[in-house]
Amino acid sequence: MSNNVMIIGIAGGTGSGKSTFTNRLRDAFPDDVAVLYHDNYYKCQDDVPFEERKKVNYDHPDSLETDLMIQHLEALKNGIAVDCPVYDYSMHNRSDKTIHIEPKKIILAEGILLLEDPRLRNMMDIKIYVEADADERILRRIVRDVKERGRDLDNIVEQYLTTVKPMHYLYVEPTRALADVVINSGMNDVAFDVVRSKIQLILEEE
Ligand SMILES: Nc1ncnc2c1ncn2[C@@H]1O[C@H](COP(=O)(O)OP(=O)(O)O)[C@@H](O)[C@H]1O
Ligand SMILES: O=c1ccn([C@@H]2O[C@H](COP(=O)(O)O)[C@@H](O)[C@H]2O)c(=O)[nH]1
Repeated sequence: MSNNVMIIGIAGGTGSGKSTFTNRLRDAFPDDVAVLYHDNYYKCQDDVPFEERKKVNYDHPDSLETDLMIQHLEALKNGIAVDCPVYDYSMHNRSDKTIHIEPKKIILAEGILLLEDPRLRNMMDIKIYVEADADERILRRIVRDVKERGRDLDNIVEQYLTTVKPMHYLYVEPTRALADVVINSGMNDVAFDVVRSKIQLILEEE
């Protein structure tokens, strides 16, 4: 751990429960935790027409501006606040909003490809992989993407079969073996208590 800041990385397949787990931790320590979502660092595509943006492979590492996320994590580690981009899934593009994030002692970083880039992976003091069966993940994704991300069923199925599933096995699932801790579902109370206790200990070390 450097500069007394601990970065906890939370990876796992789409729909595994990463955000659920991350947000539970954030809510448990509202004053001491900052969160960076890798999804907010999908590349800005202002110059790409909407019909083309729909066809992009968003499960490939090249679709993300990981360099910017690394810069932001380094800034937070050094006590400097950042303005993080905000992604709009329904537009497949960055929105014009940003979120101001103040440095905190604990930084949670979350995303499907968080442990894939070695530079990002090596910044993590604790690497967590959230595990869930593929059938459960796709079912959750269907419900979520229809309700929250402005998507329709045909499009979700087409995207899952052409890019999401193959990229998962190529880039996401192999990072499971690189994690320090593999947890079974983002709603796992035992795993939550273990990580919450660890964070509590770190905060009490001050
Ligand atoms: N163990 C679970 N059982 C049932 N639903 C879940 C579970 N974990 C997550 N969900 C739901 O599935 C959806 C996707 O979860 P989310 O945490 O956003 O996954 P991820 O961030 O890994 O894509 C959300 O609507 C969430 O409430
Ligand atoms: O414009 C976009 C950007 C991303 N996606 C999909 O999002 C998931 C990652 O988010 P999770 O919350 O982990 O599910 C990824 O699988 C991309 O396919 C998108 O559909 N459109």
